[in-house]
Amino acid sequence: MSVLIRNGHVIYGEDFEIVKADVLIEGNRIAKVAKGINEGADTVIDAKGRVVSPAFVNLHTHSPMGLFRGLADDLPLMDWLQNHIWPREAKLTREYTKVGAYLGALEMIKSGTGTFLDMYFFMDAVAEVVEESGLRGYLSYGMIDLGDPEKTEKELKEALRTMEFIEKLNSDRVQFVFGPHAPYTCSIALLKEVRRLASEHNKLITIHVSETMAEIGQITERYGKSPVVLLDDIGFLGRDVIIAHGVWLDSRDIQILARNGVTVAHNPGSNMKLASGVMPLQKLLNAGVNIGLGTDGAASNNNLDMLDEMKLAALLHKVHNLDPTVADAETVFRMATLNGAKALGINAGAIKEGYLADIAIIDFNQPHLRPVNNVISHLVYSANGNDVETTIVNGEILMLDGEILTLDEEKVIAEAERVSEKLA
Ligand SMILES: CSC[C@H]1O[C@@H](n2cnc3c(O)ncnc32)[C@H](O)[C@@H]1O
Ligand SMILES: [Zn+2]
Repeated sequence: MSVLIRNGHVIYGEDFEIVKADVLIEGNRIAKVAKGINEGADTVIDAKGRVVSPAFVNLHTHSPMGLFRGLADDLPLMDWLQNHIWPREAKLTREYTKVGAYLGALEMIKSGTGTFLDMYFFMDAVAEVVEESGLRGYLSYGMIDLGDPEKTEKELKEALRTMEFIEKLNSDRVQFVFGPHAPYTCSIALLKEVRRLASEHNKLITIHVSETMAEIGQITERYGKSPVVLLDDIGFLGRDVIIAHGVWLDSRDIQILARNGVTVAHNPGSNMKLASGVMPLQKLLNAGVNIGLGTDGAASNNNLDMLDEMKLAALLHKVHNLDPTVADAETVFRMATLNGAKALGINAGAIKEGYLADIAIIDFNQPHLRPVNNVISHLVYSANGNDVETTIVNGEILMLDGEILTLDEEKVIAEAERVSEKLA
């Protein structure tokens, strides 16, 4: 399969240079970026007046949670989780979760996301959805043992079962990740075993860390140290660890994250909506920590739109620092693309020869994106997911000119409505 994207404004390479050029995709890779490519292709896309961008990497989400969108707003994290979300999640079945995952996949394709790092339940069902949708999914079964040794064993067993299921799919787009939920819901025994298993099986780990002040209080009371120091002390941290949030970090925590090569998945929308706090972006960047961008679940955001998320990130850190130079458009765009891909160890997040062909084509023929004075600025400050016209992942076209090719859009939405009535 080959695809030729002609005449677009291409965001080229790791420096995001804007060039008017054609992009040739062969198989799952970008083969050539140049003016006036003459080679024929199976599909030719006219991108005149469009921007050819790397597809976005959503580095932290819970893709099926769109089912709960709008059902528990305006609450702090612990109240939101314990009294509203967990009781609803207790009613989830594999079937319902799969319906939620379809809804999440549809939303991501429509808004130009190509890759996502997920944590949830029934991840074998989510894996089937990823396979079918054409997305690139890094999937973790979220483990919670609350210090109960019987649960520790059960959770590890389910994680390993999920890993085997995903390995059997033998897909280069679907990968298993270990996902202990958080230091306040997981025992030390579970965390240590996850660390051992991840090293043994060469898998990534993702975990919520230092999200709220309440968490810092709980962990300090239980262990006499911060969540990051705790994880460091048990040898949990490493280049293969992606922590979600990292809002409440002191300078010692930041040095530990930098020393261990840990990536932080920043979720500004969720952090603002749950009033969790503001991640110390500038301090983390100064320390050399890799920062990606995530939406968190659609019940705390309340969507999976990475274009929205970039704007939230940029504005949040400017106002928090009372400094408009903080979180400039290019820094935030990098977080939403290359940095996420780097954390996952994939050659994606840039339009360049040899990179994976994960591309979003954005329609700039609209008043809010004209004149085309500054492409990256427009994407961060002016665009949103509805402006994405075409999404390509691994060289496969998932949405073309607004039409979803891999999923039945009407059916996905109708099923989500049906299941949401059952869960109410
Ligand atoms: C065990 S599967 C994942 C688990 O995480 C819950 N969740 C969703 N958003 C957050 C968040 O911001 N912090 C902590 N936990 C979160 C989700 O509802 C599932 O129970
Ligand atoms: Zn989360």
